Amino acid sequence: MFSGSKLQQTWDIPYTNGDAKTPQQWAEWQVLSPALQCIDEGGTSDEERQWPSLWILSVVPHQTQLWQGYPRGTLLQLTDIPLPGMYTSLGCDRALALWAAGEIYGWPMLVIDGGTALTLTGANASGHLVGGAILPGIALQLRSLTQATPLPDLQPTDPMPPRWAKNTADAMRSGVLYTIWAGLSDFIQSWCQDFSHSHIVLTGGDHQQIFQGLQALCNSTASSATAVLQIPGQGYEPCQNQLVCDETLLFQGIQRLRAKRLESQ
Ligand SMILES: Nc1ncnc2c1ncn2[C@@H]1O[C@H](COP(=O)(O)OP(=O)(O)O)[C@@H](O)[C@H]1O
Ligand SMILES: CC(C)(COP(=O)(O)O)[C@@H](O)C(=O)NCCC(=O)O
Repeated sequence: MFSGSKLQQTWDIPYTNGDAKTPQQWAEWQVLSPALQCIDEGGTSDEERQWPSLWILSVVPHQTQLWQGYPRGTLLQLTDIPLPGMYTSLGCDRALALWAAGEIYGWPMLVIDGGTALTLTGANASGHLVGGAILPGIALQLRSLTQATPLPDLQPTDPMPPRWAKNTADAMRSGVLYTIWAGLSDFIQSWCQDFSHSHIVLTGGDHQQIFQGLQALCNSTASSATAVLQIPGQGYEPCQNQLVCDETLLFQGIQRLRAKRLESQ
């Protein structure tokens, strides 16, 4: 939720299966979004009410369809994002996070988004998309074990399991987390070889867990991963100097696109 251009608050909404019907009234929209529950825009009827404007960015088709029915909604699409070199099926969340990160922190830029899917998306010094990678996110990897084997459903817990675990839950977490951290270290090393002055921004629901893991790899002097996270050609800078966590990237991106759109009207 923004007040003017200032981001006030963000919420996560529960995952839905696409069964929700497009609401007809304000009270029904409020049920769908905690952001709208906080707002009383005056007026007693839907006709008198000043509906807050809503800027929509979605990669989930049934959510896009649902929120397009909101009376003061503006749908943002891939073509609205001024990131050169995009391919047509690129996720608009990846494009916007990368563009926003580059605009805020500078180019070259690599964004690692730890969400349902874990994505890496990079652009060069001219802000031109270089490319990226997509893999299942942390929760999705753990869930796939539960769904495809007799392994248990895990409860949220300490993010740093022992690597050599002696119980099933920690063994599952260890396998998923240490493999993700090692894989990301490898991607980061490769990126830094090509773009040695690049910033790297972590975002998405799992950004803290990813950050902690990468930091632990860096700090562990016994780990061969220490070297891979250092910046080639720049001596032995610790990797965390280059890593920034920013959980509001997408919202800042939406705000910037909105400002551009309003300027051009
Ligand atoms: N209440 C929650 N519901 C779902 N995921 C959560 C929750 N709290 C933390 N997470 C973590 O956030 C990740 C999802 O990140 P998020 O950025 O919300 O995903 P996306 O926007 O890609 O759906 C999951 O991998 C999970 O580990
Ligand atoms: C990979 C994604 C599903 C990520 O989604 P998320 O984890 O944010 O839910 C999304 O960026 C997407 O639909 N991408 C399209 C394919 C591509 O980017 O190449």
